[in-house]
Amino acid sequence: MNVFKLLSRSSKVAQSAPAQKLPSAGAVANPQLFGHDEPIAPSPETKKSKKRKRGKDTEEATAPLPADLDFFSAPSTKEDAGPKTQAPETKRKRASQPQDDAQSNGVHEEQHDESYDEDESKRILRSHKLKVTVLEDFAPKEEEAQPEKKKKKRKKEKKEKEKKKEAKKQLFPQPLTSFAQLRSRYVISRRLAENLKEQAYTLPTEVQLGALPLLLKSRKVDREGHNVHQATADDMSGAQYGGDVDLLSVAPTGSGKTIAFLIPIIDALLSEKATNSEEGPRAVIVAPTRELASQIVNEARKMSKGTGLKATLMKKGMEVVDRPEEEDVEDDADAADGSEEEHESASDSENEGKIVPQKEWKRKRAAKVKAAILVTTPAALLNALKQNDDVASLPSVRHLVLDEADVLLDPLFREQTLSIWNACTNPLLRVGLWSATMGSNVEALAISTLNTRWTTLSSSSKSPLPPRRPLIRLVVGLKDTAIPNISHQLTYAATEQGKLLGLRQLLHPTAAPTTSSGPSLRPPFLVFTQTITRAVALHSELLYDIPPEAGGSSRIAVLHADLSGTAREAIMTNFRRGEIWVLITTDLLARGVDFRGLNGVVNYDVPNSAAAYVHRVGRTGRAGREGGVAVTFYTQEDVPYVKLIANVIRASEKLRGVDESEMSVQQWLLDALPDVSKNDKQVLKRKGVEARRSVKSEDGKVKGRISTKSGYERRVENRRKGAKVGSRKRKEEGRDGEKGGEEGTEAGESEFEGFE
Ligand SMILES: Nc1ncnc2c1ncn2[C@@H]1O[C@H](COP(=O)(O)OP(=O)(O)OP(=O)(O)O)[C@@H](O)[C@H]1O
Repeated sequence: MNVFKLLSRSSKVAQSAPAQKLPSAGAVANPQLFGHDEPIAPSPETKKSKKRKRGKDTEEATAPLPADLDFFSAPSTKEDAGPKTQAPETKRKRASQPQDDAQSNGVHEEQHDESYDEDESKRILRSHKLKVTVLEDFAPKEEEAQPEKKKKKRKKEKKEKEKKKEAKKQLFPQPLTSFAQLRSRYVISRRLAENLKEQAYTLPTEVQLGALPLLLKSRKVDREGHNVHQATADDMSGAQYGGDVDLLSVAPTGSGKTIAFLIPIIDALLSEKATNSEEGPRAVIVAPTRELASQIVNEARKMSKGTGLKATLMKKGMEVVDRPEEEDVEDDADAADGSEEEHESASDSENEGKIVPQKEWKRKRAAKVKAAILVTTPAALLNALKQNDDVASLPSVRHLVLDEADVLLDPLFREQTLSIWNACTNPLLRVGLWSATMGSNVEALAISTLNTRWTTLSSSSKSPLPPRRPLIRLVVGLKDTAIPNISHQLTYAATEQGKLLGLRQLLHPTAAPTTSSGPSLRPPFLVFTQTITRAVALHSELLYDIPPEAGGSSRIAVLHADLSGTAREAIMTNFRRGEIWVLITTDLLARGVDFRGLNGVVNYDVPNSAAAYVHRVGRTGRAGREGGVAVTFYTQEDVPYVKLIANVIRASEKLRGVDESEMSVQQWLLDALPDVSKNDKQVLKRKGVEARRSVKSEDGKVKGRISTKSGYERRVENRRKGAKVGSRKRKEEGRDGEKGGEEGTEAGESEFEGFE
């Protein structure tokens, strides 16, 4: 390792190194992934409103705006000014810049107050690759027993019908092309709008552009007090639902889903005047890991600052329901209000999904959580809800969000997630399922859960239930595809040693691109392994690779679920601060976690599904940032599965418009790779690649080791050591050579054999 190269990232090396944009460098001007060359503002002919003319000569354009509409007019922080003053770097930015400026500065009131006609809405939604569908086929119909031929015909007819129905059920919501429309069209709380403004976001991302109009109710009224966006029952914009929908949203990683679900929740809670809830939380957001949950709490706190609303992270010892038999209750108001005080999380165990049995959980009872927004892992909330064998209900909850819904409804978390969902017994509950990947099984499970829940509620309710709300699906881009703004490298490393060598090469941040297939990877980056054992082993192996002059071992860290909550938090903080350059981890950090300045991701071990690849590599290239690199090493053992990943890479590059000849996965490679059977996919997803599972084989050796030495080298070394021990013993005991050899081998085998 060349220390000086490592230390001088900014000077000499930068001149000799090829120019490479880095996601860690600066703010992003346009967070959108699609439709950059399309004009966002409607053309005058297609606008509905009379006040649509833009230009200097219109009085309204020059008149100062009312304070509440002057949304982005005066950037108060340096960051605010950042993106606007940046030189346009790409064609994409150049194309969108004038608009960005106009919109972000809030120059034209009428531009923010757009209402688009159906054609224009369609055009904008299409250019941003948004598709909105009403999923109203709630109950899957049972197929009656019937002769095979008839059955086939019926199936075909049904499919065609469904296709037609699907086309009919598409919605074209009024796109939200500027955050200012949140005030002008939906009249969201002024404070919430200000908090959003402080984030200095220039434009809504695609998911925000599509989801917010579906989740917010248009409240813009004319002088007579009539809503200006009157909707008919079959309005194609979905305005007739008045924001009262259940939403299943599939949008790329890093596309800003968090604020897309937080804004409507906070706005609804504020308009319900539900800032403080004695009865229990009003909104519950479930996330699969503590890291993600705590990130969401931070976002929620930023968005609700100054509104009186509180958001808290569910921690061990907190109470969310009244308990019949009160054990040493301690009035810990801070904990209940969500202070930063340290508590150990119930989800800090080996497995995030583990439930701590009631008896073992020494309860330090606190007062009931008063925060209106509760963010939790499934286990943490369920532990607090469990009363003996029952799960207490949470009737106060009006909003339930499942972030990373596909993993929360996957077998590992499914039971816990559904228990929480069913515990939310309020008939007005609004559900949001969000993820970058969503299998059709998740959709079906969501629909059946909504149905069962409804049946149970109707049978137990004395008064008639309110009308059932529709389930709407929003898809941004191509479902289950990696974001198009990062570069992929799929590297054949042949063996485990090859991977280690490859990673060491990547650790030289200024090294010229090793292959023609893409740019080099610079710290900070994440390295993913298949298991905790391998993450720990890789960390030990690389610990001294960065010389003391460059910060030494403190620059590399490992983070996994076996560490305590405090240790995990400290590592996350240091990585975010840039003190740690290389973070080795497991799939614990694969989802949701937002590191804005992450330059890349290394899949040291191939991910165990295409979805896992999408999420892992999505830790870089957040909010449309360019320059992120995703390197995936594969060995002989991975060949049977690697097509899954190769397909995702090609789809992502196609989306980016990469030329066939420049694709990182060439067609010949794709053709040469074996197809992956359904069964193999399932096994891979559940257990990972067999050679790397942390299990002892029959001969007592541990598989899945990571070491610089090959198995052959280790064997030779062990034999040599064994021979020495044997010969010593022979000398001592005067025994014959053959027996000594055997003993020697045994002794050698018990020697250190590398990291497991
Ligand atoms: N309109 C916007 N403009 C610029 N940046 C934004 C915008 N909205 C959100 N962001 C930023 O984008 C980043 C990613 O947001 P977020 O974590 O919500 O993504 P996500 O879609 O939930 O990703 P994942 O699927 O990985 O969970 C965050 O740093 C957030 O602050």
